[in-house]
Amino acid sequence: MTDSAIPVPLLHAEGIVKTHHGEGAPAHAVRGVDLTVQRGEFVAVTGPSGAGKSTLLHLLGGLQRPDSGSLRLDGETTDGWTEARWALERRRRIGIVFQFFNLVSNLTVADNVELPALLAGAAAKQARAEREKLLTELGLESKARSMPGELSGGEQQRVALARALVNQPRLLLADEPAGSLDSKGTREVMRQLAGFHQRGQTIVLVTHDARLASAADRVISFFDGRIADDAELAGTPPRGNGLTGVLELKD
Ligand SMILES: Nc1ncnc2c1ncn2[C@@H]1O[C@H](COP(=O)(O)OP(=O)(O)OP(=O)(O)O)[C@@H](O)[C@H]1O
Repeated sequence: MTDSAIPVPLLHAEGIVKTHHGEGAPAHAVRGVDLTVQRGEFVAVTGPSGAGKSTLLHLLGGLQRPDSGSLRLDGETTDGWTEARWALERRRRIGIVFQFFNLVSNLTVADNVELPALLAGAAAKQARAEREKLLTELGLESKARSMPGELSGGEQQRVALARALVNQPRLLLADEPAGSLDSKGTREVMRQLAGFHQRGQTIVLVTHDARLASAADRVISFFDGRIADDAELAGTPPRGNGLTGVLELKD
């Protein structure tokens, strides 16, 4: 195989380190991580509380900066990117969903989803079309005029997912997206993540829940700031159909 045939990874982290300096002793959250994510992968990062999973995800999305190490996105180094550059790239290339949805409470569902498209410079018509497509895919078309506070947790997280995907980012980062949901909401959101992955979306999911991690096709076990294990899920059908554990969750 020639060099030109080797695919450029979507994400490539080398030796990234992050220590938090808060009130007490420094927290060595990420202690030197090498990680490559190819286009189309669904990677779950799992591990106990405090292992450094969220910090790792924040580093991958530029919400925090590594103290050392390097991170390439689509083959391009992010070293030296300013806040403004990261904000721009998060609008264009990286969608993020968080545990607590972070929707704008005084905007309708439709406006929440359209906003990042308009901020990225899309024409109003195009933003509306993309919003309608996503809300329909996510089973939320009847909620377009609702306010976030009128929706269930699972519905709010699906709106957050639509918002994260409205600019068709190459990478979707999800930080405990089911962490505040009941089992029905968890099932809905995980089913949607698996569906987007089947349609080619690259996803990095952080979860402390091994059952949810089994929806991915690669599971990274994170422990004490380091990758303890990195495994393709044996026997998992391709493209993240491994939802058995999630779908068995009781209400
Ligand atoms: N902003 C911060 N300031 C100081 N310490 C922090 C900060 N963020 C995280 N930490 C510490 O860094 C370590 C890793 O935290 P992190 O949130 O990345 O872990 P996690 O695996 O995501 O945990 P959880 O599953 O509980 O969310 C912990 O010791 C945490 O207390």
